[in-house]
Amino acid sequence: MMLHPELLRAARAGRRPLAGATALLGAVALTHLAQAGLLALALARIARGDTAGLALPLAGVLATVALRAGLGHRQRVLAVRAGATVRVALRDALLARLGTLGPARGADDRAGAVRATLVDGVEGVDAYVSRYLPQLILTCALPPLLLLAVAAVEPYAVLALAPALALALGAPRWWDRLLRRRGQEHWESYEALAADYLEALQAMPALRAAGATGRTRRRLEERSAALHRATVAKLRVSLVDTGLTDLAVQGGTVAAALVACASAASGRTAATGTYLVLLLAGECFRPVRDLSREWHAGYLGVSAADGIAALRTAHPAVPDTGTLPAPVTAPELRFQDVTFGYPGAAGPALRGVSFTAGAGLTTAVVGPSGAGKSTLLALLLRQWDPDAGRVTVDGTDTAAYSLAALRRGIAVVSQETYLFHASVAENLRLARPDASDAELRAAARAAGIHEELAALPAGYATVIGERGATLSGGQRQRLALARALLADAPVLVLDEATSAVDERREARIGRALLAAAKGRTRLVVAHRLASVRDADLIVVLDAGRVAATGTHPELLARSPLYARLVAAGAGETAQRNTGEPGVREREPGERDTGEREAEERKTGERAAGARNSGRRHVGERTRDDRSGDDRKADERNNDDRNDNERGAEKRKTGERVTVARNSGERYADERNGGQRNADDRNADERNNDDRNDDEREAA
Ligand SMILES: Nc1ncnc2c1ncn2[C@@H]1O[C@H](COP(=O)(O)OP(=O)(O)OP(=O)(O)O)[C@@H](O)[C@H]1O
Repeated sequence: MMLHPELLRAARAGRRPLAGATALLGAVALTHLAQAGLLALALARIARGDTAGLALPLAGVLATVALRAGLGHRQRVLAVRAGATVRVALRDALLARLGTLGPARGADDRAGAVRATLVDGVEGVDAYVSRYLPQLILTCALPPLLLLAVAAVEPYAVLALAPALALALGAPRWWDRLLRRRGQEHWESYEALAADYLEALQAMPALRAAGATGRTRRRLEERSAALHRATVAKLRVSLVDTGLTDLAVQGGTVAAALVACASAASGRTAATGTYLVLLLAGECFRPVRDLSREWHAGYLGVSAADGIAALRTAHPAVPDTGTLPAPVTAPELRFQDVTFGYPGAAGPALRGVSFTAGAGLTTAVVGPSGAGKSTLLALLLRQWDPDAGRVTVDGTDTAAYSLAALRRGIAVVSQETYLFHASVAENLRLARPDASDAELRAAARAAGIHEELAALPAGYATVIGERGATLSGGQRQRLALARALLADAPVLVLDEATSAVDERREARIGRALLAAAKGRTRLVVAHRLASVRDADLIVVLDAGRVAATGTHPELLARSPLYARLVAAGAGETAQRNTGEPGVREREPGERDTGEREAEERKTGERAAGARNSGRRHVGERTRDDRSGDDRKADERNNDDRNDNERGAEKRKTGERVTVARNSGERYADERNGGQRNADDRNADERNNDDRNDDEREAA
């Protein structure tokens, strides 16, 4: 008899059907009693040789059997309804809570374990509520009443039945704590296995590439073995429990039968009384036996209850006490002396950051890896609250808006996009369910992906696989961009949103985005500085502090860090264009874009950041002294190249561009002295496509 407050709380959602199911279970038990009474009557008449009087009790027995079948069916229907109601309400509550938790909780929990709680754990609660609870109520209520009935016929029989009942119901309580602990261990083991399996499935391409599938298989086998051991340990306690209950039930029934026989032999009870005692003794233990059976169904719910309670009561990283609705027009975003450190981190990720992103303007945040760019965005979205300082939207603290409203007003595209195993159109309509087909196409065009989507086998109705598996990294990002544009939020946040898109396409998308997101406040975090040089304001972050703010020309003139970042970006571009793996040595006298621009401005600083005394540039650095940042950039470049190559191959196999090469291409040819590599030619073909698209759109 295990009662867990979390499970009783969950049961409240289905209390009506649950009350009905419990009442009907009682009615079913009454039919058993009626049947026992009628059988006792029939047996007594047989003993008396009164066969003529048998018809009525036997007809009554048949009627109660039929009635029981009907009541039993109705009881199961109601119990299933109660279970389903509880299940749906609980999953809803847990999902809603997960939605408010943010990354604070996500860092501790593994997706597979949360999935196990949400799916299997909640199924266990269903079984506990719909089967175990009604049976538990009946078991507590019926046997005492039956003991009274037996006492009225043969008081001595109660002396045999009562201790056996007490043993059957009370003895397992000695094991409750152990049972609960074993159940908990089993559940944790199950969660760990579920989490490992999900992770292994999601990471299968990486595991295959690293040749680590064998090692992972062995680790999963060890997990499975651990789960098996936990299951056996749980079963051992559970079987001792069931064995003791069975012993008490059998012993009590036999003892009651002996008392009934002795009482019949001594003439203390008539034949009907003796039969009645025998049959009622069996009925006394029926609920106990049934409870023992249902216990196994509900045990999973008890095991998962602690995990469910922890998830349901988990505190979000920020309180949702604001009431203001989402801003309707493009707001001004302001960071005022913001300082923030992640819990448990050695130092703050942001220190006294102040800047204003003007209403309806584009503000870019740039800086080396780990400078705090994503943290800024997390604070704007109130995934965390600053330790000091304020983040305001239109002059009002973000905490004054309800969390849902604030986040509804800010459309975000991050480097890690999430697409669902659904059609392109369904993925897009996630942002705005009522968007028309024309609106979907317009958003896709602005994100530079309409043509590719239209060319899919079923166009916008094509299912794109889990996480958009059938699309390239760049296509996934552009689809996510289209989705954010469709959301129509007054603030658009792009966190390296085009990092997997090739640069030529990125420039075109940048232009289209600017047009599509006109009138919204745009906050852009970008690694490639080429994509933010037109921003109205650029904020340079370094080690959590604002190192400089200004426009591109201003920063080139006075921020060595910015000039260095621009130079590094130009180095990457040069490397990509040569198609060389790794870092390219620069030709003597060759200057990168950052240097050229800085020199052209003749500020007198001679682009100190880009060209330091040792003239060591990104392009000159060796593989060993390149920072993680550079390596990350290289990886991204490789991705881009793959993206380019895939795109190029597609074109080669069928989509051969037949449009005559225009003067722009000839210029490109001349520029490269006719030494263009395959990548360049493909890129030119793409440009051609883009130009044709632009021309078509303009027309
Ligand atoms: N959840 C977290 N818990 C603890 N520290 C974190 C967490 N997320 C980020 N940090 C730390 O905060 C600092 C800023 O990280 P952030 O992700 O904001 O940098 P970033 O500028 O966006 O970097 P990148 O360009 O590489 O994405 C880093 O030192 C990082 O290690």
